[in-house]
Amino acid sequence: MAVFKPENVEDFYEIGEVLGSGHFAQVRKVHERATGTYWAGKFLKIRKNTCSRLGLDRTRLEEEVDILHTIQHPNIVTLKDVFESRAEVVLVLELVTGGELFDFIAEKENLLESEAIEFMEQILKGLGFMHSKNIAHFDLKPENIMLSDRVAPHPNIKLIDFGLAHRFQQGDEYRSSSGTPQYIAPEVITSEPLSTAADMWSIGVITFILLSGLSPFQGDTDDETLRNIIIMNYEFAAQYFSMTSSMAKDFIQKLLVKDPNERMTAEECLLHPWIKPI
Ligand SMILES: Cc1ccc2c(c1)c1c3c(c(C)cc1n2CCCN)C(=O)NC3=O
Repeated sequence: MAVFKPENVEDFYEIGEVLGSGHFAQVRKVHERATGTYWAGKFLKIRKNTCSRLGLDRTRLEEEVDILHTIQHPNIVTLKDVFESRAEVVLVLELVTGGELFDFIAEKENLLESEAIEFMEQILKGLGFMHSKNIAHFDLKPENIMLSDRVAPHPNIKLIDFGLAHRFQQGDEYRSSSGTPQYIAPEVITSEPLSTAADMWSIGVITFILLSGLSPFQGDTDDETLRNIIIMNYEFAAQYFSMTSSMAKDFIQKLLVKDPNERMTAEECLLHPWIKPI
């Protein structure tokens, strides 16, 4: 069992404003007393015992910490410290101040393909690094793609939130039904064994939205969305894609492939002509 720092996090960090919150987790800005540096504190409620349904499973959290310790990359948020007291664990993470990628895009009239490519290339570099270590994110969505500095001419992308991530061991078979309907791959819905290819499906969905503002499979209900994914019900509606290059559509089509083994990998994406023109 991993041991996290038993000290009280408030002895080292002043706890600030809430940045975001979920079921059993809250993210707050924290101020490091010794250096004056700001970080993001992810406060997680841990189950007191295996019978309890309240809080997160500690094993799940240990996997998130192990994964974050393993992946140090310019496009992935870094983990600085982990504290534990009573039924709470606090991850001290790199603070990413540029907001979510999609908020950045929403504020622009429209995104040039060249700008979309620049963002996609950084996302793929971070993802390719993770996948090279047999780690899948399993919750790739616009909310988990953030910018380190939105005013920079070329903002730096940071992948965040590894709460559903998994490191594959040799011969490991892993199934999960978690994730956000709009972005999950068909094999997640049909409970087949998963791989890093499930992340590549999500990249296809994110690219589709980046270029059109539309979510390819979204229905009026989650059930309808899941049905659209299973039957591959999506199209490049002329009204939204008339200005989109055929290379960009080809890139998306090579990711929204039902068979995970036939989907482009992150490395293959980085060599695709849309990303790396010949
Ligand atoms: C300035 C700001 C605002 C909201 C933030 C964050 C930073 C943030 C951060 C992280 C996570 C997991 C969630 C976060 N959230 C919650 C929303 C993320 N989509 C994180 O790991 N570093 C952050 O800065």
